[in-house]
Amino acid sequence: MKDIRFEGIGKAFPTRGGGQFVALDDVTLTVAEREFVAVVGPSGSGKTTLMRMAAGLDHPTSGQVAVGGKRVTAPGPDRAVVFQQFALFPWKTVRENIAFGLRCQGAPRAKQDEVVARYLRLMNMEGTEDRYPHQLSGGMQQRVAIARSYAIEPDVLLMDEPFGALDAQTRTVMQEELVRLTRREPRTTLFITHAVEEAVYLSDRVVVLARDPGRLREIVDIRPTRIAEGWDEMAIDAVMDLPSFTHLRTHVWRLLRDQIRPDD
Ligand SMILES: Nc1ncnc2c1ncn2[C@@H]1O[C@H](COP(=O)(O)OP(=O)(O)OP(=O)(O)O)[C@@H](O)[C@H]1O
Repeated sequence: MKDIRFEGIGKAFPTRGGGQFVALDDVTLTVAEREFVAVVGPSGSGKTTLMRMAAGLDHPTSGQVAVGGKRVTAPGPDRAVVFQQFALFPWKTVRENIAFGLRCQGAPRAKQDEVVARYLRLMNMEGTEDRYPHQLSGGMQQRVAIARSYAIEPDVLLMDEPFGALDAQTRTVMQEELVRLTRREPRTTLFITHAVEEAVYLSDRVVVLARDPGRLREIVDIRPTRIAEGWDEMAIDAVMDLPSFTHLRTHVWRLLRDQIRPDD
């Protein structure tokens, strides 16, 4: 397992007029091995840019990103990415989609079957293995995408608004599923979201970004409270009713609220 280190990250994009737009400024952050960190921030604060740099899809203008002590220069099999849009192969079944990365790695058929069966069970999707993506709901498709990224046992999971396209009810179910999966099989995870409740419910720590330029505003530690109060053994609605949860959510929300402009 590996950690993710952002060290003094700056990112400037060229503007049409020949100038520069500073999207991120001096962001230093470590996601420890097996830690689940959510990043929240107003629109344009650089959340996706940060994730793309960890994925190796974009590069910092200053500073560096390292995964497991190795500088990130390109995408790699040690990092799995889950995007908002369900990026499944439409011509492959659920089973083939989940097993895809394993097959590319040359895993024997028996191992592929075992892993597919395990994730179908963990994601409550048994019986769907022979269906095609168009025969599944959005929530089910995203479960397959998550199962597929876990199946290759990456050191690092990078998720950019993975539940953003789901309806509220499905989203809640998915949050519970992800909590179950992530506590059973913890991975170093960077999770980007707009949703404060989702961030507080899922994470060990919540990173709040400010914008203009994108900077680290505050890091809120959730884990001690979650462990002390046994959130992982409770249903999501029960957790969200707890005074401790409400307190943390309000704290994060206030950090965001004073940055939101009327045109957002
Ligand atoms: N390729 C690019 N060229 C120019 N500007 C860019 C580019 N990519 C991102 N930006 C700008 O950088 C800033 C940060 O973008 P980013 O998508 O990382 O923000 P975000 O916090 O993920 O936003 P949102 O919550 O709206 O998805 C934005 O102002 C965006 O317009």
